[in-house]
Amino acid sequence: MVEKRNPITVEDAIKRVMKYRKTGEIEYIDIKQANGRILASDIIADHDVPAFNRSPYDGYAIKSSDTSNASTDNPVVFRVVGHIGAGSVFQDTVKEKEAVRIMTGAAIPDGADTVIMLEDTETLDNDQVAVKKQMENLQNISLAGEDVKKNTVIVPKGKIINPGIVALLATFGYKNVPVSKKPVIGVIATGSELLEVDEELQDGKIRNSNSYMMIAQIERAGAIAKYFGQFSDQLDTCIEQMKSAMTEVDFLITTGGVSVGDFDLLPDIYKHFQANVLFNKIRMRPGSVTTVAELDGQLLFGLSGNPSACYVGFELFVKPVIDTFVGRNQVGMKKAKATLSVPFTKANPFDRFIRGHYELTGGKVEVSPSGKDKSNMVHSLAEANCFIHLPGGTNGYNKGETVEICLLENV
Ligand SMILES: Nc1nc2c(c(=O)[nH]1)N[C@H]1C(S)=C(S)[C@@H](COP(=O)(O)OP(=O)(O)OC[C@H]3O[C@@H](n4cnc5c(N)ncnc54)[C@H](O)[C@@H]3O)O[C@H]1N2
Ligand code: MOO
Ligand SMILES: [Mg+2]
Repeated sequence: MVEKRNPITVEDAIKRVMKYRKTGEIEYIDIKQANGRILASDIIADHDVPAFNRSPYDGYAIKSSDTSNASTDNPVVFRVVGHIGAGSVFQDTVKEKEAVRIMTGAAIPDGADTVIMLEDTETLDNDQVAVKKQMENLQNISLAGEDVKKNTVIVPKGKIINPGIVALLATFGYKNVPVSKKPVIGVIATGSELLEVDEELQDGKIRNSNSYMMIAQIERAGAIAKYFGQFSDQLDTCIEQMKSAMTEVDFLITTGGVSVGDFDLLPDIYKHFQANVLFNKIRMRPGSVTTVAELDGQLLFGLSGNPSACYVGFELFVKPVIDTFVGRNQVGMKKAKATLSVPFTKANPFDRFIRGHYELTGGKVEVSPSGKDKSNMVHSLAEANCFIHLPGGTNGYNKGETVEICLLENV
């Protein structure tokens, strides 16, 4: 007799999985490899930026008080006592009616409190310069700390490192950047019908697309995929292969073989391992037969063989575990609201996660299905950038209704 399964809600399923979440360790990587990784420690400013008062212009550093009567009709003449470019420091102190020719980025010499732009001066003979404009104290000075104040947290841990954060890391001398280690996630495809990607089609067989899809999902989520290949539907062989795979990874995903078919071996494999099956039926479509088990604290994800169900199962249940492992601030898919551009009038007792495509049109977020919605179909995945989440237990949804979408590409 076919076993009766007890469906649980999606929220409950996620909670059960998250009970076995793990947190990864910190590793230090070269700054050139840091883009896209998750920052593992707060970055605290150990100095002001800029670290010294500096000139934002090419001009002359002078005392503003010397210009109090300056005008076009009454130019004030200064003696040029120095000449510095960015990186050089004027070793003396600027005195009354003295000017230091200074370039953008150079430190303001002691005694000076303003920089007059070259365009507002006239160079005279004998190292003299005429100023025809009044200047104020601190005018045209980039003050120390005006960008970043010493001791502030400039980037909190958990942020995804982007090029702007890389600039900050470099500013503060992080040649090696503390990031969270990526988990290693094993991928195994099951099913005797599967051909490898480079094999010719044969009667009754299909190419294994789920493994490559999941490797891409794993990488998009910021983890490392380890592919163990395709396993046949031979129980003994599968058990041995899974046992060995588990020792090499943080989490293991299998695809296929979780339903009630004669060759669906995962339930028997979990039984053989005496694994703790957290659930084997969820009140959702697609992926209702998604199964997750735990063995000695290690999560074994039994995703469905149907491509779209496998895809959805990964984003709902594996991604939050990766997010937690790498210490990302956003755990699980980011949610947003969107206007449905097509109706879904069929009532469904289960939550639906429809592959969708959202677009920003005229300041509004509009979402429509990205293709046909059956769980055994693969085409609609290509254009999907979100799931349209339709909670179950309603009479359907009308065009124009506001719905929740779960974003796929915003990791
Ligand atoms: N009597 C019942 N039959 C089914 C039920 C059920 O509750 N009672 N559930 C259906 C649902 S829902 C789903 S989803 C599937 C789940 O199937 P399995 O996880 O057991 O997966 P398989 O039987 O191995 O394969 C299903 C389907 O997917 C194709 N497949 C498998 N692996 C891959 C791969 N790596 N790449 C591409 N496609 C793959 C496979 O050829 C099958 O067509 O069960 C329903 N049945
Ligand atoms: O779980 Mo299945 O994907 O609903 O068809
Ligand atoms: Mg099956």
